[in-house]
Amino acid sequence: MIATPERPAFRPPAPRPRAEAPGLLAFLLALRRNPLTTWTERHFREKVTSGEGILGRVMVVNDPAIIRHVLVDNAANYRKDDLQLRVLAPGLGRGLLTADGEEWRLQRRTIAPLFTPRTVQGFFPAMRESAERLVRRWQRRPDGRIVDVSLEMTRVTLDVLERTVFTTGISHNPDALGRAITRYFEGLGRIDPVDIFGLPAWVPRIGHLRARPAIRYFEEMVQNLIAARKTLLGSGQPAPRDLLTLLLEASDPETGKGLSDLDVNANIVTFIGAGHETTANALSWSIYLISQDGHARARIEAEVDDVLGADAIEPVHLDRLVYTRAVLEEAMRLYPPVPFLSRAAIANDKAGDVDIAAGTLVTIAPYVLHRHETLWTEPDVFRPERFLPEARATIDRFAYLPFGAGPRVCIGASFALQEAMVVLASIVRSVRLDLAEGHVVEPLHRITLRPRHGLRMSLSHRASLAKL
Ligand code: HEM
Repeated sequence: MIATPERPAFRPPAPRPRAEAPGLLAFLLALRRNPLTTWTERHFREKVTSGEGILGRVMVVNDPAIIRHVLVDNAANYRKDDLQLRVLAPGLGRGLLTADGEEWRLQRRTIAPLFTPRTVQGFFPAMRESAERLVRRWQRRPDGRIVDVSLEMTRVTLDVLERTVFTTGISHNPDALGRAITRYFEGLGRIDPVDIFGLPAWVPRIGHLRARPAIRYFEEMVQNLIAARKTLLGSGQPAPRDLLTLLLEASDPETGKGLSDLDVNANIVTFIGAGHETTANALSWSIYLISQDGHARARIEAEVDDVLGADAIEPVHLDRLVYTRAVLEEAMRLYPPVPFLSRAAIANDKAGDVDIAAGTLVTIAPYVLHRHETLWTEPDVFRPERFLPEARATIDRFAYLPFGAGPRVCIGASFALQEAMVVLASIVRSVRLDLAEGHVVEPLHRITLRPRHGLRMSLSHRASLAKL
């Protein structure tokens, strides 16, 4: 589709790719400040770039066929690399996201039944309740009130987790918990030069020191919740059928063995870590993007009004909310919540005519892939229509990877999409959000991709706008 005067192309903010690769010091500084600023024009133009650096041999792959080879066809030859583990494991332990080899296979087999379409649909009422609670809270605010949408989305996704992972309540003070979780992952999620040089785990990382009180608060909370639930399950009294109970009762379909206490703990933390900020960011970026494009906003509002009317949202509505889904998918294209994936090659390999030597760090960056000149038309323009069913069918499966692909594809993808749809549709039906004057939006890569300064937006009630 060509941009028309009524529909000017909206190019949302993104750092301009560098003309040349930076030197070592500049690279390290940029990596610490915002890894998005390390990408060069070549990355967005060439399908494979490789080089030797402090991380050893690194290959950046933007060729869908090679990505498929690495993530699916020969996935057994690629393991999670050490840098990724050094950054993630201190926060997440050996949960599903960071475990590898046989340990991972066993966990994945045991945990997969927790995310079947039926179980996920069972969480629909909890997601709706969280969305409605947010909207009710906003309805009590006057028109023109400024809210930080980024913070509000983190809150709503935590609320969903509270209702689906623990049910009985994470904490009496959800804001304190929210802050502890944010500090926990923020402190641990910054790429520290110490990690890049591969120093051992006992060398203190600045971020980790800063996050220490939050780490302790959060770890104790999870341990207490698990202990309380085990006592309840042991007593024979009815226990909620939430993810915590399902994890404690889960058993490997092949061996019948359950998860150890350590595994349950690591996976609770993993679900919270992997599940809240990712979904919150997908929602924040969607809300921001429609606020900047009048056409998209009118279209999503019309769709939500038409499909939902005055009814409470139900699972049957989701298939009909095609534009709403397209907005979410386009937001995750431009601002993939997980902007960077990586693997280490175990043995020498060949993908097409590209040789991949053992030990190579193969990086697949959804942020770059999703804006690659050879794969997308006008890659930097916000255009949800790309994801309407007919056009979407033409997108290569391995050119669009918000949830990864292959055996290690996001286990929570359908959970996240269902949640994001319910929350976005509920918001759009009731309020309109506009960027607060003077607020600067800048994408920041900190494990997830989020707005650096939050997202201050002004709230209007659609009911009062209709009267104008
Ligand atoms: C919009 C929201 C989300 C996005 C964009 C997202 C993205 C991803 C991606 C890209 C991966 C693959 C990482 C890799 O290959 O190295 C992944 C893995 C994972 N995600 Fe998600 N995720 C989201 C929501 C969730 C939710 C809600 C949960 C859980 C409740 C979750 C749990 C996990 C877990 C446990 C893994 C590791 C799977 C494995 O290695 O077997 N994610 N996610």
